[in-house]
Amino acid sequence: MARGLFHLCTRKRILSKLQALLFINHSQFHTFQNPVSPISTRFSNPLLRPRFSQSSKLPGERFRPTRPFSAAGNEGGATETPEGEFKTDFELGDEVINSVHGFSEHGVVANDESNDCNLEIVDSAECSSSSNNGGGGGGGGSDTNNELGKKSEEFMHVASRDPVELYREMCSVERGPRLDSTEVEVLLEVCHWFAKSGWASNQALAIYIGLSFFPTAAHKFRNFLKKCPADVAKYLVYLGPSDEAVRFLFPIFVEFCLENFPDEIKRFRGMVEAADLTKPHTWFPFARVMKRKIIYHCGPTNSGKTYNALQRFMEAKTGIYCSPLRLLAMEVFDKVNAKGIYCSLLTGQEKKRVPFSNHVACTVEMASTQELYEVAVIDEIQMMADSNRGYAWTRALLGLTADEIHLCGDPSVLDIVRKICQDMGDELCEQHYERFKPLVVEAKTLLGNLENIRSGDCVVAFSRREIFEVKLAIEKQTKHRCCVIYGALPPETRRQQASLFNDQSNEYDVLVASDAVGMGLNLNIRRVIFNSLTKYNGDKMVPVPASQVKQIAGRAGRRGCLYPDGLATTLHLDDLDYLIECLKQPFDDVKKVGLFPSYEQVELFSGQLPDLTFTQILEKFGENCRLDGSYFLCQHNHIKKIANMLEKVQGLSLEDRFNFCFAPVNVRDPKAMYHLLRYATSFGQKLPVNVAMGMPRSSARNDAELLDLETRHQVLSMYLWLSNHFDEETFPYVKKVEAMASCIADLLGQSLVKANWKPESRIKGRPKTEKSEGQLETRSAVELQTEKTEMGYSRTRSLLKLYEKKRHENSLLLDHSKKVAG
Ligand SMILES: Nc1ncnc2c1ncn2[C@@H]1O[C@H](COP(=O)(O)OP(=O)(O)OP(=O)(O)O)[C@@H](O)[C@H]1O
Repeated sequence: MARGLFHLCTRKRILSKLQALLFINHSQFHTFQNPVSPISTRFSNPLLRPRFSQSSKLPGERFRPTRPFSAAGNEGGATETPEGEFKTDFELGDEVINSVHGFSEHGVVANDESNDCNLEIVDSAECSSSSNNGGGGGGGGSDTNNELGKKSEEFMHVASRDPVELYREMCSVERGPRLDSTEVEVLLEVCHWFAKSGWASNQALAIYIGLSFFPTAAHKFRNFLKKCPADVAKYLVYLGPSDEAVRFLFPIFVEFCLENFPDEIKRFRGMVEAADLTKPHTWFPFARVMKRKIIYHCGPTNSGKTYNALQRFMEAKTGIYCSPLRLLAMEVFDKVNAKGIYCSLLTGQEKKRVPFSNHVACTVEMASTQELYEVAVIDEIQMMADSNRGYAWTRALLGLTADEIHLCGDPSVLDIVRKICQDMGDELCEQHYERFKPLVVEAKTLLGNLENIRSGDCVVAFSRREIFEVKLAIEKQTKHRCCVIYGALPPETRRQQASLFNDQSNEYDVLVASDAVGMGLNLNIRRVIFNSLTKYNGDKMVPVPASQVKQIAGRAGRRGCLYPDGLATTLHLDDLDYLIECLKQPFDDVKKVGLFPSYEQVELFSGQLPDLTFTQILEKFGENCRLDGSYFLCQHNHIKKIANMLEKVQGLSLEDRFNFCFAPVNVRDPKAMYHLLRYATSFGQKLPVNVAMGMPRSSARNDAELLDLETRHQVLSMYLWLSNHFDEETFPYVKKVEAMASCIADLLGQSLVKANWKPESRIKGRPKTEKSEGQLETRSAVELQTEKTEMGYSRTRSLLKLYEKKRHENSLLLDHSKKVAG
């Protein structure tokens, strides 16, 4: 036996072959998006459990040779695999279960046309001795351990055989083994077990047998096994449907697949390699050959991070400022030019080239990784972790070709930036900041009474509807007039509202805003008041994340503005504890940042799947892409929705489709989607793309008209974006569209100044939708969870009650009487 083990361990040929096939490649599969749980020796089938659990205690078991695949070191035995995880071994589902049906329960090979009948039924009496052990892994209750030990030794010669030789031998066998009905039944179960094994399907990835092809391969392998030599069959019966059996069969399965499925393997290999998003730092060779210095300006809001980074930007001979918003890019563009430094503006919608400029303020998606700069600034670097747009920050960090790169943001991504800098071989300097003045929580709140609003207050609400209700209520109850800022407004209108609010000489001294206020605008806010602290996430009402609460509250009291001491509070007392909790919470420690493939990567991938539509390609890419542990694939549902809509449009190349899918459109707004479809159709027909949209004559007189203006502006903005991403000749009306967009932005501004109407639903008869920084609001869902307040408008409540309960349970005693430093 010892000789046998020694023999096994020294079979370098097998080991090296398997290593080459499996382990080297296998390491690449660890981070598949939907990893299959490792093999486990737990049995989920309660009928099998008692029968085979004994076998795992056999004295002979410890002598069973371990196949090179088995341990992979990390298998760790079943005991470490939680029951819940194990279920994923069965993810292959019915397809597998149905596919394994060739062996008959009665020992007769089922009528499977694809296979010869190679199994024979023998008289069960003839085999009674073997059937006693059969299917039980030697379990049969009356066996002694000694007998079982002997049995396992009896099979050593099979267990320790070279799988390659064994496979060859199996190929040459003409007749299947003689088995009795019980043995056939057990063998069937073994095949079934193999086909269901998550471990085997996961390991098979290493030889480029995809998860979707594995059941077919396992099915064919099952048929192949019918011709296995008698001793192999007996050994499998002895092992029963167990992980040992899977590990024994797997190397034979590898040989079988390599010989029988070369085309499938080649195709899947090509697909996997094309969807390889591991090591993204290697995508930017120009940046890699530079010795870049990364400076992380790390701190909370209003601590001077951007100010210091911009100082370096302006001092440099050439520079690029990458902004999270068009609005902020415009602010920097204005500020820098005002200081006499020529700076251009580049966003998806506008290109303002200032003659002789060596500086550019752009949105982060537009940042060039080809141009050389002395200084680059990437603002709000924590947005790398954003589930939708994170890839743009990651790309900028990895790919900008600048000697010095200044990152401004909170500490949440500091650790991961350290790791990425190490991977990139760049030097990282950290500069830590504190808020100029601490943010103070006003503990008495507004006690639900909007009459307590003061000049310089900013009321934050998380839906368009709430914003207008609050505005209406404030203007009705008090002498204050309100400006409004929310995501669906064009940047020009938001800036106009911000200056109206900042200007002390008018009566507009209160701001009502959505989370859009959290970034980019310099505002004279004395106190931030949260109207509520829950928001709709597209599915249900959820508490506003602490990081967002911090960011928004931090807008109060900025250095150099009228109110340097910032205050934050809530409208209602019952929200206060949550606010304090959020402000006290340390910043998250982000573990992964976003990635998305470039067009070239998608194109390469699509080459492997020539018959698929673009939507299917995107889906397949998502399923098969590989990422390493520091990255996630950004959400792309909105991209898929557009791809789906454009599926039938003729005349679009893959690249056209890819570009159209990134157009800024609210996918829930049918009007906007209709225009996108129209633009794409004209483009596909090589016709000049027409705006085909009339201009409203006056500002809005009610909310429906205001919504209409917002949509029109979004459609025009989409036209401008497309004109910048496609051939300008196909979008010949840019000048006209710019003029229309600017006119609508003005009309929106005028409308907001006099807006004193109740908000309406965006889509009649359907849930109300509203675009607020990427989030969409559904009226019905909100209304389900709102209640009328004494002020006559609705606010979300139910979750807050939950929080009250939670707080009570946690005995979180907070002193409401004193102000708490945030
Ligand atoms: N050294 C300074 N001298 C004069 N003003 C400064 C200085 N540092 C910062 N400020 C001003 O303080 C305000 C906040 O600074 P800054 O925008 O740089 O903060 P931040 O930490 O980047 O905050 P946020 O993340 O909210 O943008 C700005 O109006 C800025 O002009």
